[in-house]
Amino acid sequence: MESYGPMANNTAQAIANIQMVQEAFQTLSLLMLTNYMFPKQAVLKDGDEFDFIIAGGGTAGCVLANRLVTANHRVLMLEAGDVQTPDSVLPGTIVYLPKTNRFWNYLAQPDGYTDKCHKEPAMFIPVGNMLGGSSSVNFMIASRGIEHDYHMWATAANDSSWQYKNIAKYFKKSARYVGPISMIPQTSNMNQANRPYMGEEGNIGISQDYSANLDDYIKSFKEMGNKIVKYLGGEQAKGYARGLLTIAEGRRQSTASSYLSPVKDNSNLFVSRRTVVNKVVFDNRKNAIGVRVSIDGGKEIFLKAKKEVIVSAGAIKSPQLLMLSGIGPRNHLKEKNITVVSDLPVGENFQDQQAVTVIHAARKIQDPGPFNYHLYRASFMMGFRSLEPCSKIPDYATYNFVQERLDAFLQYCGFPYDFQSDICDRSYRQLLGRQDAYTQIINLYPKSRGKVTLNTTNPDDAPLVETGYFTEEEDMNNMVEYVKDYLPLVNTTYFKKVDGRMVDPVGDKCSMHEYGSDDYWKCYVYCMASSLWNFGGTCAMGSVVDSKLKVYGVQRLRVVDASVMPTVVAGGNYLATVVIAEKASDMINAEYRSD
Ligand SMILES: Cc1cc2nc3c(=O)[nH]c(=O)nc-3n(C[C@H](O)[C@H](O)[C@H](O)COP(=O)(O)OP(=O)(O)OC[C@H]3O[C@@H](n4cnc5c(N)ncnc54)[C@H](O)[C@@H]3O)c2cc1C
Repeated sequence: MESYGPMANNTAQAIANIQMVQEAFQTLSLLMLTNYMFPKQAVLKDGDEFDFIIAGGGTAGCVLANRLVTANHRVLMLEAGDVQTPDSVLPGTIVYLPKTNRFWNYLAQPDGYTDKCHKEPAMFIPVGNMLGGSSSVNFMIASRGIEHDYHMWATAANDSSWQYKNIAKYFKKSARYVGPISMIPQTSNMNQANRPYMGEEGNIGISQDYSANLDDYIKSFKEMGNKIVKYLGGEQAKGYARGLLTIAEGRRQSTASSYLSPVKDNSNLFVSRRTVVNKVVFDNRKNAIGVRVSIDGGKEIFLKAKKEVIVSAGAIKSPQLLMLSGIGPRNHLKEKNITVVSDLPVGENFQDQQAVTVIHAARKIQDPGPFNYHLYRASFMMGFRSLEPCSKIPDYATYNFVQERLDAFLQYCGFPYDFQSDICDRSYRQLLGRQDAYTQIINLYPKSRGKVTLNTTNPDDAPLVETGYFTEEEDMNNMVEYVKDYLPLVNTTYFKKVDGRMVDPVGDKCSMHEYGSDDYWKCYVYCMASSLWNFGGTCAMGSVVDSKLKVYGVQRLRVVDASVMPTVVAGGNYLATVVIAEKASDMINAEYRSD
């Protein structure tokens, strides 16, 4: 069985099929099937007062809401989007979510190279727009970063409480291992004794991919000199492991379902959806005393926070909200006629990790079986590797997916990754009749930085995002070395057994360079690089907030989300953002006793 849904054998058809399914899901969402999982809509009026106001009901916001409400504070959480939709709950539907109202669908500023092989002139910047935020739409790869990442945070924040050894307890508290991902044909090597280090009771269920078709594939990486490990992350900084996914019982584990749902009936929790926070309001002593919000795109009201305002609008929208409130670089705010409350480098230090796609065509290992929306769409494993074998810190990661269904390949290639149709169609033709081993090679520690600035002073207008990708030449040179380091994979026993061959997606886009030369790979990297959507750094600890996440130069205002990461972490920001919110909740609950 080669396809699910209507057949597609080119990118245009695959995208048309996606749009058809999106329309069906859009209609389904009118039935409000998931509303029962979440708190009922709060009725707000001008001047209402709460202990804490959380601006943004995303990944971090839902964790904070749970922990502060459980400590008996009166909490209001304001979210621009609506409830988590049914299509976002099912792991198999991720490909249908982008470019719908489930996302803030931003385009970065043109960078001079994205238009070479992508449809848009600039990088697609998607961010979740519903309860759970990006945790409701992300790719569900469960990674916690490595010790080194938290050492860098502790150094930037000048506070050892951010060292990995001091925050590992929050990973345990937030995640629970549920075993092998259910409903897939599993390997004989499946071994429960290999369970990764996680708690038993944490809110977010995490499963591991034991697909049989990874059994031999993973051995290729051993042949390449890597250690095969049970899991990656924390003190386990290098090697290859079967993928961990934030999926349990066939459902996505967003913070909306795992943190917000359990407290939905608490009488001290108030949640207002379809509510945009326009501005944080300060008194004349620079205390944050509340927020101005627009409810349902209409009336603006003022809501008071007795204790604190917490901004959790994510790495793109938190800096926008702070700047609209007078917190940001003085010159930029003056340009926009905004009164400066605190002159801080808000929006600078924007980070993401670039991922370069490499595709191999291999003989099929197993029949994929019927498509199931409760499943992830590919078998998945990942690795952290350094060019210098003795180095304790990896240079690059690979996400390795195996897809037997070429329909799925066309959909991913042409839709979320946004590659031009000729790239996807050319690859598809080389993959026909075979399985697709799709790899993303990820520069874990890029030096390039971008920035988020205001376009206008209207909170509804998108901010400007300059990704800065490859502005540091070293990042391009390193990426070329990482790709070259990965290529000998085709010489491994497994790849020979399955007649694995590298697909040429770029064709004559790079044919002016000698195949295999550094210039050729540089051209390839520019063509096949995408965003990993792992945004962070725009309200970083040590420059915008202190180590308790309090904004410098004002009182009673914190930022709690991925924007406070001084540097983004290896493998994905989701669980690290949850840990930031868990630690922030502990700090807040220790500071304020509930009445
Ligand atoms: C498509 C995609 C795939 C990803 N895949 C992975 C992955 O597989 N593994 C991984 O570890 N990480 C992944 N990430 C990254 C990770 O999910 C995010 O970094 C993390 O969830 C961000 O959490 P946050 O709390 O900072 O922001 P978000 O979760 O984005 O929350 C911000 C919330 O604030 C709301 N908001 C914004 N502005 C306002 C306003 N003015 N008023 C009211 N509400 C507002 C938004 O609607 C949103 O709900 C992915 C991200 C994306 C976008």
